[in-house]
Amino acid sequence: MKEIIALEYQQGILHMIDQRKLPRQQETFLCKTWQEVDFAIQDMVVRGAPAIGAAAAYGALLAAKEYEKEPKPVFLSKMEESLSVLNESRPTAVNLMWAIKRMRSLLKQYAQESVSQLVERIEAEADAIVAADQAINITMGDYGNSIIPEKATILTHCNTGALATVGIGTALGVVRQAFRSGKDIFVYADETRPRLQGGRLTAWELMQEGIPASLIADSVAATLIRDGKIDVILVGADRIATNGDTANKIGTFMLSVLAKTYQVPFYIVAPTTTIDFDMSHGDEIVIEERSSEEVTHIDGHPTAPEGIQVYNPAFDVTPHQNITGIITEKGIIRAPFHENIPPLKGEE
Ligand SMILES: CSC[C@@H](O)[C@@H](O)C(=O)COP(=O)(O)O
Repeated sequence: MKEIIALEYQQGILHMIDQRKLPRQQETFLCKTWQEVDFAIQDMVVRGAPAIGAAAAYGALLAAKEYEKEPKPVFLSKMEESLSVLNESRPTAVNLMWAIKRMRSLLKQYAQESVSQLVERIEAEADAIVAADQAINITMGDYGNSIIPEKATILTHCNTGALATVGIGTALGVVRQAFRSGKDIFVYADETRPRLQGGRLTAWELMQEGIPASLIADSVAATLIRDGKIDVILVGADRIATNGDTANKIGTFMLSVLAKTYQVPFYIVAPTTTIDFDMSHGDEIVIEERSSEEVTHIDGHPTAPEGIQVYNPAFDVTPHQNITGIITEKGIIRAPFHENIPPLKGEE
């Protein structure tokens, strides 16, 4: 089976699967400048926390290449300018800020080197971020597979697969590893209004891999959970506070409440790069609000009366009390999260 590759850097161009067009069209979006990467992140050509981080890293590389011929002080100030803009392209997924921080520290650490050496280091760093994410996805997938029963029915939300990362995925990576290890699993994928990442992207990935699955409207999940049809719920994360509170796609919190009420195991699957070690509580997480058109229109067609007010938060925060465990590349972290998460710092 051909693996899905969300983004790939080749000779000065960042190639991305255009996720706005899937599943109807499989098109590649080309970024030749860091401004195009900034646009691609904002417009969700590329999305999913780890994929956004990797895209931003290559955005930094495209900036470095653009300003390579400038004298070093100009190069450094242009770099800082572009890193600051990229850093703001989406506010919630911490992998973005993490990747930018890595680039900033590299420029600081090797400040005495020539511009061309710095450009080489930035390229190596971006490639390293991708290689690490691929390896981390496999490790997380294997840890996660250890809690998946034979013949499990799994519920998932949004898209956390190859499209959301640069590897096999986080929550969907666990699904993949369970399926690839021969388990007879079944997946229910929430369609995930308003952007339909579940309906458009997760359903597509599941079909590409041949994993038995049903797509459901988000509001079906409650009935399935109450009726004992779900063995485990697996979701991703955009930012995890050190007490375990987790920001993820809007609707995740609602699932966690149902999981707690009906005692269904509820796991977050995320690399340690999604943990914000500077944030002790989920209340501090900035939740992105996106345009009203995402709610009033589907594929450009209006589905609501013109002029209606809209509230469209892209994420919500699941309190740590509702989380059974956080599956990371360092193992499965369980409560008390405020004690078990901070020691992971520095190992990521
Ligand atoms: C591995 S993906 C984890 C999260 O980034 C994912 O669950 C999610 O919420 C994606 O949101 P999106 O708005 O599509 O970028």
